[in-house]
Amino acid sequence: MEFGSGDPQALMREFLHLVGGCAVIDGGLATELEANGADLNDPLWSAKCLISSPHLIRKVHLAYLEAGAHVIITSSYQATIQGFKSRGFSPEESEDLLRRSVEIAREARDIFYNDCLRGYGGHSDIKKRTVLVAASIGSYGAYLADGSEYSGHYGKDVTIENLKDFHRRRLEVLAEGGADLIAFETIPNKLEAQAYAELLEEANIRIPAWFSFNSKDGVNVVSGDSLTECVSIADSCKRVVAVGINCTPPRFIHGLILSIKKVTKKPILIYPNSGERYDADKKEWVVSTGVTNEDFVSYVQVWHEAGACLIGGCCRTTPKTIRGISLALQKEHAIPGESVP
Ligand SMILES: C[S+](C)CC[C@H](N)C(=O)O
Ligand SMILES: N[C@@H](CCS)C(=O)O
Ligand SMILES: [Zn+2]
Repeated sequence: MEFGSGDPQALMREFLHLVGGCAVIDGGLATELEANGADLNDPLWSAKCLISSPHLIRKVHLAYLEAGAHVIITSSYQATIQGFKSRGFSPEESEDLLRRSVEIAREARDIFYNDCLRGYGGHSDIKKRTVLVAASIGSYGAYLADGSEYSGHYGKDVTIENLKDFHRRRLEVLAEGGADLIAFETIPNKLEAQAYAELLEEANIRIPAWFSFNSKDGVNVVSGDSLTECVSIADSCKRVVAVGINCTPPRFIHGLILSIKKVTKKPILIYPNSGERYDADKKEWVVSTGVTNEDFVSYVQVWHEAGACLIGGCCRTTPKTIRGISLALQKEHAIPGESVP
């Protein structure tokens, strides 16, 4: 489907219809790169792999497609022109790396489509599955590389204009690079949501976008700003086709969906993390603080019934999680007596 033209809201509705009502988003990219051997103890975090190991990025995208994802999110979360500059890359080279993040995801999609058509990997029964490539834009806090996307406190000196200047060129490059939509992810505060909304208008971005906030109390976004005020910003922005929550513990998701529903009729997306805690100094996850994969997947039906229609996973979720989500949603739609593959 041509997701980049026409009425963005109608296109999202058509996409959701095509996938049977609820789309599967992929799982954690950075943490799965680590599971595949990448060392992300670096200010660029996952964006380091764009320089050193693009083949791993393609491999992880492909694993999520094979697990059932309808949306794959690019490796540009912490890829910024400013971050690459501090590593000695020119503006042109940095923009090429951003474009490369979209190309790698598209390559994985092409490989997956070809495998489907040839019947490899047990995909012979599914026609070409509709897959969207969402270009990730992580927050200014992600670029700071100190876990600030979990505090949302940028200090009084950071203004909306600073944030718009910070994000403008990256947004333009990703939007023109062949992605189907922009995924503004892990948005920690209202100021950054406002900056994104203004940029989408002013920079005349032609592809749709989603806004995804994170929360650490199940009530507000991580900075303490009101979730409903943040969601209202997304609701008023005509290029925004879905709004929701990511990188937030599963136990908070149900309540957050109910709050979001009160202020928007746009499709609600959720892709929680595993519930584990991130140690930003060590750039490591504190293990054994999260939920099991089985528990995570057992929530899927509740989240869907509460109103989420794009569901996936964020940090520390894996292709196994996404396979579980995909199967749980297929079971919901199965006609009694029919078997689910
Ligand atoms: C969502 S957090 C785990 C991303 C990584 C963080 N920006 C850092 O660089 O430590
Ligand atoms: N899309 C990013 C989000 C980090 S919070 C990732 O999965 O690595
Ligand atoms: Zn995350």
